[in-house]
Amino acid sequence: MTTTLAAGAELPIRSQSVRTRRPPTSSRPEPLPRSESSTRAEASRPHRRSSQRSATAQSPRHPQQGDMAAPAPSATAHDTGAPEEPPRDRAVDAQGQRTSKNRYRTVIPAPSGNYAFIKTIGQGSMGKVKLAKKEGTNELASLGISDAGVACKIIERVSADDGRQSREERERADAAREDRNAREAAIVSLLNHQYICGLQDNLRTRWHWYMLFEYVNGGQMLDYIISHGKLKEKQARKFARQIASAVDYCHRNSIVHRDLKIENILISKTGDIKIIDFGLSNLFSPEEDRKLKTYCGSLYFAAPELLQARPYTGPEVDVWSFGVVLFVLVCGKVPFDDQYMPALHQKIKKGAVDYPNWLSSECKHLISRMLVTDPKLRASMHEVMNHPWMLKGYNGPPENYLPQREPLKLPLDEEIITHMTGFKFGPPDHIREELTKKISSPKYQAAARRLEKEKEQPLPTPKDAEKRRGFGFDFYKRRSSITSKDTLTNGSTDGLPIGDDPLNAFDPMVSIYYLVREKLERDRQEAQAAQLSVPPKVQVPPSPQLAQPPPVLPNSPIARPKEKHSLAEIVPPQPAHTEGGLRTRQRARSHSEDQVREPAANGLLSPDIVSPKKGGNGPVSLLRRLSTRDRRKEPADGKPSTLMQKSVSMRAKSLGHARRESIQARRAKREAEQQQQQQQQQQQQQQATSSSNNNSHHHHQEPVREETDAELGLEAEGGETSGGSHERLAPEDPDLAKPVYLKGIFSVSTTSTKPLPEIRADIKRVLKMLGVGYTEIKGGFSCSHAPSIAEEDSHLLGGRHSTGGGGGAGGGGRQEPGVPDGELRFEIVIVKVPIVSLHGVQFKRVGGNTWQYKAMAEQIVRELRL
Ligand SMILES: Nc1ncnc2c1ncn2[C@@H]1O[C@H](COP(=O)(O)OP(=O)(O)OP(=O)(O)O)[C@@H](O)[C@H]1O
Repeated sequence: MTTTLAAGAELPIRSQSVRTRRPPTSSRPEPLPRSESSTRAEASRPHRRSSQRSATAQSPRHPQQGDMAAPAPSATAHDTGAPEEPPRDRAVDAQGQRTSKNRYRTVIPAPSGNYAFIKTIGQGSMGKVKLAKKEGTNELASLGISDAGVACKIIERVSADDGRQSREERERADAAREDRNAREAAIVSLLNHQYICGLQDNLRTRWHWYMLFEYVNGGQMLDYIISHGKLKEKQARKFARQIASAVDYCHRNSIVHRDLKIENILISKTGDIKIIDFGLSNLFSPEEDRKLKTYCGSLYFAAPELLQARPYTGPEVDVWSFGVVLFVLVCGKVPFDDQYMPALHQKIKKGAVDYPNWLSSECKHLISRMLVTDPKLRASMHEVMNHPWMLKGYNGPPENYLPQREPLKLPLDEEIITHMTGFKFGPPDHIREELTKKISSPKYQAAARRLEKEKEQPLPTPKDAEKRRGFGFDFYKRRSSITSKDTLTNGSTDGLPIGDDPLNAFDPMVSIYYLVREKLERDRQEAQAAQLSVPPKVQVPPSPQLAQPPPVLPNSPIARPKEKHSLAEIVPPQPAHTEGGLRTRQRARSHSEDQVREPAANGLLSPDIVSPKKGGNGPVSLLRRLSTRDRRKEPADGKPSTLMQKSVSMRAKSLGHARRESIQARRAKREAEQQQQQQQQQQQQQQATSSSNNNSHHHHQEPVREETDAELGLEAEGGETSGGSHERLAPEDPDLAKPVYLKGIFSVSTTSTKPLPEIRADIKRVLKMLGVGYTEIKGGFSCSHAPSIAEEDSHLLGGRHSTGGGGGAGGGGRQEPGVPDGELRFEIVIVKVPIVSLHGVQFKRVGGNTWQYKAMAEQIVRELRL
């Protein structure tokens, strides 16, 4: 069996957050510079996330100087107002202080219905993420979705008194965390983008935030890289274009993510990316005196200016992190690495990157433009999106899906203004006054007039534009001749300086006004659609980039336009499903429209300068990975489904397993259909039962009591040793012999023609050999591993970076709530590849250090020698 993992010498990558987790000791390297308001006490606090996430660690009434005001508890939160009584486990003392671990609910009464927890699917530094399903509805089943639901992020609002902080410190940290949570909820509830994980509901109780996100069920990008090692550039391009699309959308809405890293990129069932974790995001302003000053994010992905504690506008730090992500995608390792943190700091500040020689010069050039240490000289998102590497095989730059907008006019809409209160912009009167000033300002008016004029001018044809710009335009030469001012000011907008474009990132308050207006419009459409019981109408204006408007699933409550090269087009037909929750979105202003714009003042390459091959091959299906062992035989223009069948069958043949594919294909299809039917039936039955059981017990208006999982006998808080409440099986259970049938994206690290029992036995042997504890679950193994002290001391696991904190799933050496120090939790799932008799092994991290997990998964794969 062949494995596509990168060479062991290059791995593992370790991740590390800028924020501290453990008190610094003399043997530990210096902590990162903090913002002026971050106190030393905070830097040495043991509660990593509460302090790390709170580089703004101040009372919510005193937002950090220079940072955008954090919002008050989000207006979008469904605040139960209850319960004031402490949870049943008496985790709170008489003064209302937490004395032990908080317990959380198992059923969430969200405005759209009750959600019941199914299992733990993730463990961030903020808390657990659980898969939850809506009770009393079979709407998912009716769409043929057997495993969809929501991902519920559970965040504690009150930290426990572990004796390491004074009460004042704890209260301050809690207040700062509250601000961040409220801001995260407010921001993600407004964003509406197909590559950003959307928030569906949001509930705040006395003790917890419960954020119900759309469930992204294709795994983590990290797992994908573990499975495949470095990606082919074509595949990386597809992901990079999607990341660019999402990041550009955020920037144009005055939002900077600030925690872009490989762990925060998930893959949906259709093989598209979804960016998660806006917990560190903030609004940014183009104004010099309103620069951001909070230094946050994961160290490996952090821009040098953050390490130097220099104020920044916002988009430029995302561009750097994106550059690191792109490097990881194409190289399978981080560009800057060192076990000794000060040395790592130096490497980042120096920005010297060793590019492997297999990388194309275009890719190298793009990354080198993103990893420029001087933020003023660093590529803007506009440059990134229009870089030849990004365009290769596509008709234009990535679509950013920004809705069509017009410059704002007075009078302002009062309803919108009242919905903007969650951002601490002040009371509605103040917002109205401020917005009126901004819109009436000569700057805004001039920008609006300029836009109006542009619209009136006849649009140049691509040929005209080409002529005007000179046919022999040298992108690379041009890039290096950009002045610092151009690059800085050109930020993320279409060649217009940030703050000069009335539609994009002109001002945070203006951006939020647009976003709220668009959200209200979506809500109205949904309400109308619900009333009429018809799917909400989606406007899809023609876009040169989309050969055809994407199909709108008749039953799907969501319909977002897709990039032309979506994996969805080439994976085997999947049941209709909803990735994005119950939203609709209006068609965005297309980047493709930019193709016919005037050349930007700075001469940035416009889409029409590059004339990519029409109908060029987009990134191929992940399934094609199976055929990479013999790519030469791939048909150049192979249609996806046949390609998949061919490539898989080639492998089967080469392994001496040539079969009669057609018979097998029919049999596999029949099996899949039967299994799907069974699953649907089962789910409908379950839902019907739970509905009748629960409808009488849980009602939206019922006061929220924080019952515990333990109370309900589901799982011990913090004591899970596996990936949640997976069905555990007796050794003789016949289900052990049943692999999980392949669904959607195929992130198979290894495939094998070995029979399933043999693979299972092999896995058990390797787990035992490596001292990994496991429980057999349906379709695989739920594993846990606590490294020995020697392992931790060896720094192999990033322990030496711990003063740098965590900040992100998998910050080296960081501790996550509910996971004993250093403990890893992950699942190994054996999947069955349809069409031919191959099995694949997939890994999924549930909790613990990301890079430790990566190293472990790679070791297991190596030892398995499938
Ligand atoms: N919508 C989702 N669908 C599926 N899994 C998810 C989803 N959101 C989060 N997860 C899982 O939970 C993990 C933690 O989520 P998230 O990053 O939002 O939490 P966090 O506490 O902010 O983490 P971090 O420490 O990385 O900042 C993710 O790495 C992912 O595995």
